[in-house]
Amino acid sequence: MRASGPPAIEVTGLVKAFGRHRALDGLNLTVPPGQIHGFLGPNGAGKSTTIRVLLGMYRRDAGTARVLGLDPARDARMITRRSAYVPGDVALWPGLTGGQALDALAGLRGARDQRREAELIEAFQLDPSKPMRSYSKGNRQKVMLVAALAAPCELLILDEPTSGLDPLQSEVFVEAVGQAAGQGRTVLMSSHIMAEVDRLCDAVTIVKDGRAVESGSMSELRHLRSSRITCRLPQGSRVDPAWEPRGGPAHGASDDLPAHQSPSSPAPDADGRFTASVPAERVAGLLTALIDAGAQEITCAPVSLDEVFLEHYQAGAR
Ligand SMILES: Nc1ncnc2c1ncn2[C@@H]1O[C@H](COP(=O)(O)OP(=O)(O)OP(=O)(O)O)[C@@H](O)[C@H]1O
Repeated sequence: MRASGPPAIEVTGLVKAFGRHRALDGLNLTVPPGQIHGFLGPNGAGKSTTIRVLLGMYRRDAGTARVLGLDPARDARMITRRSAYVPGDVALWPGLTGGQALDALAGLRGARDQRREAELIEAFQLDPSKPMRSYSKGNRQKVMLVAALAAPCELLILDEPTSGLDPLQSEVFVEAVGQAAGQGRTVLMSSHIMAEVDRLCDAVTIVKDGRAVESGSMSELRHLRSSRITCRLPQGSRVDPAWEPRGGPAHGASDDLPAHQSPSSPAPDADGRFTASVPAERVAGLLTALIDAGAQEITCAPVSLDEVFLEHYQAGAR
């Protein structure tokens, strides 16, 4: 179920500088209500800084920011009550047990769903009787996740929430976030774990150098995925350039050739190995041309989502 209405988060032209360094340099981000939105980008791109501005922990230098219709610079306390935040590195009251930390977090919020908390404690196999100081990073993260996922609130802001979880617990996390979204909660989640993003998110924004370089739904992103074709071509064979209907050449081995040798289609290397990444609609044409050229050992597989993201990570801000 996806709710409609004004965006849960709307950020335009956000700027935040630390000294002379602009950690955020005109960032835009829109998260509609009820959406699970992946917030991605390389280390130091500005994801945590954005999240801290959204929660009123940092003051912005320029731009606009609205969270649940509120301005974090003025209404941080209200935003904190209506949302739940899980930081990447949890450092909570070392002297309290996990259970006492959950009591304290619920006390700060002023609202609690103890039945859901108990379900999540069991699902995450968390022992709430142990002191926080004795917990591993993953267990500290679980305390925050239990508190956030059980919280009766509209918005979850999760900053690399599974960086300390093992694969089994990551599964519990994926299921619990799916349930939270199913109840109409909005989720903004930064992550470096692409498989998790692929399974959970409805849309993503990719950040680089403090700016959004890509934003769109996962289905758009999947649609843009190309296929990688590899094969071995006999010596002296030539792939008929007519396979390529219009537009520029496919991205492939020829890109490494000097400009004067670069044909309109990718060329095999000295050993006859040929590799090209082509959009879905060009796959059939290229395969036909390769077979006609006597290609052997042909493989064709979709480019993984990791590679799609990597391409964006490496691309400059547009
Ligand atoms: N309190 C601070 N003081 C000075 N510089 C900071 C501070 N917080 C963040 N930065 C800088 O701002 C930039 C963005 O950092 P940020 O933590 O937002 O990146 P990130 O995208 O969350 O990275 P990661 O994926 O590694 O968590 C980095 O260059 C970082 O060094």
